[in-house]
Amino acid sequence: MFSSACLIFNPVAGQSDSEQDLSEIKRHLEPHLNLEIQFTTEEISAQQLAREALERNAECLIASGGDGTVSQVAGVLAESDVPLGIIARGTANAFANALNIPQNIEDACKTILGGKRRVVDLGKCAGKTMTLLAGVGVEAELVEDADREAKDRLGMLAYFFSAFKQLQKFEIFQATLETDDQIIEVDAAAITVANVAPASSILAQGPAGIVMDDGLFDVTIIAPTNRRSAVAASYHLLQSAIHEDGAERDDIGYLRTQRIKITTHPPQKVVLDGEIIGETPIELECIPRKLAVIVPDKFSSEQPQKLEGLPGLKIQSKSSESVDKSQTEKNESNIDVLILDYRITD
Ligand SMILES: Nc1ncnc2c1ncn2[C@@H]1O[C@H](COP(=O)(O)OP(=O)(O)OP(=O)(O)O)[C@@H](O)[C@H]1O
Repeated sequence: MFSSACLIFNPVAGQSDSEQDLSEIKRHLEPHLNLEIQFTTEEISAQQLAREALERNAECLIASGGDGTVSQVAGVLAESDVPLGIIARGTANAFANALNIPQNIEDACKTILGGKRRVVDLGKCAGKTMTLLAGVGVEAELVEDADREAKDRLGMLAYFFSAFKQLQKFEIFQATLETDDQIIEVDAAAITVANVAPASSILAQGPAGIVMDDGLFDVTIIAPTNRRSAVAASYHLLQSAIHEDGAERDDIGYLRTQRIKITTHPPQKVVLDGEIIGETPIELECIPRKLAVIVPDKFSSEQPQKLEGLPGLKIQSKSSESVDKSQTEKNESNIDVLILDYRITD
């Protein structure tokens, strides 16, 4: 465990009140940690602040902002053993979501204080570090469309509206995917190379259950033939993500690889961790187990479950007697038993 940490705070991330967020963070962390606070500005990036903190021998860096801030700090930490804590305050918070890091400040702070580490892979692309995913085609259009003003106004909905708009104009391009052992030519509308991706990154869900510490990217190719099949493919991917089954449609393909080069005709925009970085061709390499992230104690593939409040609820644990929900209403201590049972049956 560490006794000090450097908080790298983006005051303009997301839609919440940043002053209030910061005072809440301080309230939860300062009694336990010697906390140094650094603010990003338009000129001073999270990356620069992270480098300087490492030079001062910081024990832990806490990134607080959107995926952009987290990604920049992660890129710097990849060269060290210093762990990354995350207090997500952006719109999508995809990295935190994928790692089950709580979205509310109090629980995110508790997670950091818990200090449990999980080592994950990172990607390299055009000299940049990739924490989440790279998208060619629709994914890139999505990010460009969900601009700052729309994100401020609509939050997460900005991405959905943008996705809907983009699906209306799916454009097919010719793509060549070169891995260590294959050259694949295909007509596609979207190609996503994922290192880490939550279920909400729909276009990355071809293989479903993206593995973040196997040293391999999960690549999804979507090649719908018309608008209707584009919508059906997206829905199928959402189902794949929920059920953690690989996609089973002819217009969706997927593979795993450590290295990939993607060339397209015509050239397509490329988005890396939420930022447009240029056009194809791109080359990506997965660097195994490069970053230590502080995750919740219970990080696992456990499925989230919420049953409390359902009428007539009865839960039978396979390892103990059944618990009748009606009893729990009379005796609050039974709620602990109920919750314990969830864990046992999982
Ligand atoms: N003080 C600041 N003033 C203006 N821009 C800033 C400031 N600090 C950081 N930025 C910019 O914020 C961007 C990173 O934002 P980040 O991804 O953390 O949050 P977000 O955009 O709200 O999140 P999301 O992408 O989930 O919506 C970078 O482009 C960075 O230049």
